[in-house]
Amino acid sequence: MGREFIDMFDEWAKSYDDTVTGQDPQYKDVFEKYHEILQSVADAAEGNTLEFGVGTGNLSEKLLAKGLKITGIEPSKEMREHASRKFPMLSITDGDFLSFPEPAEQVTSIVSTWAFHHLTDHEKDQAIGSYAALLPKGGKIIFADTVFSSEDDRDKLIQGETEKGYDRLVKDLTTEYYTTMEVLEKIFLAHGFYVTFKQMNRFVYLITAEKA
Ligand SMILES: C[S@@+](CC[C@H](N)C(=O)[O-])C[C@H]1O[C@@H](n2cnc3c(N)ncnc32)[C@H](O)[C@@H]1O
Repeated sequence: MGREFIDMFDEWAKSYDDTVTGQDPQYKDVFEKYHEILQSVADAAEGNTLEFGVGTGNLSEKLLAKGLKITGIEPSKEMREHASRKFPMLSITDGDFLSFPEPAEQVTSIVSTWAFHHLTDHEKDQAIGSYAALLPKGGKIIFADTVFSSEDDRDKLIQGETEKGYDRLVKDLTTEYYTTMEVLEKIFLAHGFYVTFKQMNRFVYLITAEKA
């Protein structure tokens, strides 16, 4: 479920770390302050941490540096192999936001960066519902991802990128399941979380949700 973009990530794995350091002009603003954003997510995580969409392992590295115990979940074989080569101490399992092995120990934080938009809004709701069942009271979900502040903001942003001729970015923004803050807020509230949003760059928000 939500795995329809995996072939693209298998192909992207080799050059992904070049993209996040701003070497693809179309994606430069999406990944602006990449390491600072990963660090904000790592700073907010506590205890046993479940990470979805590990990619090449850049967030995992910061979680490991903090001494957290991490279980990494990543559906792309190429991404898993790439991350394991970079960080052999990482444990990364095949799975996705909706389908993953039951954690052996109580999880207190669930984290993910630049990945939750691969789920439709209905799937996002299902995923947050399942995390509510996994986390204890006070447990946290900390995501960083592209979110639109409103439908109007979405239209203006896509229009602006279209005018720049950023065809690959526009295709991405219009075919993957980027959503609005209002939709995410409703989902988190419905599953018993308090949620806050902090804008980190022109595209990405830090989303911090705590189970009430
Ligand atoms: C843009 S990369 C982000 C990688 C990393 N988290 C980072 O911040 O650099 C998106 C990652 O999400 C993974 N992904 C795609 N669909 C997913 C799903 N349904 N569940 C979990 N991860 C998914 C991709 O394979 C890819 O590794």
